[in-house]
Amino acid sequence: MIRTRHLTKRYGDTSAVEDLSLDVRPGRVTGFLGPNGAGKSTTMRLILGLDTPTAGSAEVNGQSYRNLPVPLREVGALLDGRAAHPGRSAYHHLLYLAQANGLPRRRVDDVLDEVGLTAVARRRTKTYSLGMGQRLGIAAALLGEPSVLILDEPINGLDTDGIRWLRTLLRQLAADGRTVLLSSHLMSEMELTADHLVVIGGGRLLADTDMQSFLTAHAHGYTMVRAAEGERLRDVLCGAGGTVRPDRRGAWRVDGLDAATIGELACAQRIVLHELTPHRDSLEDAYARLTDQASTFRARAAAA
Ligand SMILES: Nc1ncnc2c1ncn2[C@@H]1O[C@H](COP(=O)(O)OP(=O)(O)OP(=O)(O)O)[C@@H](O)[C@H]1O
Repeated sequence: MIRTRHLTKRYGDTSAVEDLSLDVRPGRVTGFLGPNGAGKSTTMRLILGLDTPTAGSAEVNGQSYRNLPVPLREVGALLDGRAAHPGRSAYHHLLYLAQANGLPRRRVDDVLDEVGLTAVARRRTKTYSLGMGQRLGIAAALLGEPSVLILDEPINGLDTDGIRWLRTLLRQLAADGRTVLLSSHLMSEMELTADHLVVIGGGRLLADTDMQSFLTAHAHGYTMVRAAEGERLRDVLCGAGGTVRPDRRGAWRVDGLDAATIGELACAQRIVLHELTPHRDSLEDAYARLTDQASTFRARAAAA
């Protein structure tokens, strides 16, 4: 469990994190979203005791990070995939971490195996690709079998297999009852991985809600429809109050009328439908709508 209360960090005139109060709970993957510069990395660094808050507090399992007796056993973190010494092998990097934290040597082999780096474990990390570096960072985070994981952009550089592997791993870690806080700009992946979302903008909390509620609140529904008599159908739907726009494939995108109503209107006018598909905006669309609203609000507030 991660808890922040009124967490605030200012760098001179820049407010990186402002009055942020969060409970990041175990048993689920919490996606941490926000535009560039929103304050995600700063929040993670404050939780990990790598920076000191200007005000407020951050705790992991009821204690500030700096008071945890063996931090790696409580919190595993990936903040920078290039954190390992370039001249050291992955094996020795992990062995050093294990010994410094009183962890058994076998954990090094276990995590290397888990992240798929066993075959290249003796190579110097400077020869690693970005994706291999990310896998090593994830191995280091898992080393102490912590109950809390904090991962800043872990998907960067992973190939398709790597992305699927990480998604499965994170969902499994959450199912085991761990707390997983994950930041990413890849919305499609976040939609598949996270159960819960925390969205920040300008250092402030914009949303803290489960994925389904977030989508219900911010994702719009619409219907794609195609008919033999496309123009006539468009006129009927517009007449019934729908907003109808053509899409690239020659279908109509209809907002304001649901699929059942469209089907009934077409039937009443004896128009044959070739397609009638309800859609919902993606997380990316919903997130864009929320952050647009927030920046418009901020711009208006600044102008007032
Ligand atoms: N050490 C620092 N000194 C001065 N300003 C900083 C420092 N670290 C962060 N900032 C500023 O704080 C704000 C928040 O930055 P942060 O890196 O936390 O955002 P982020 O949400 O992680 O962004 P991104 O998605 O680009 O990684 C930015 O305006 C950034 O320039």
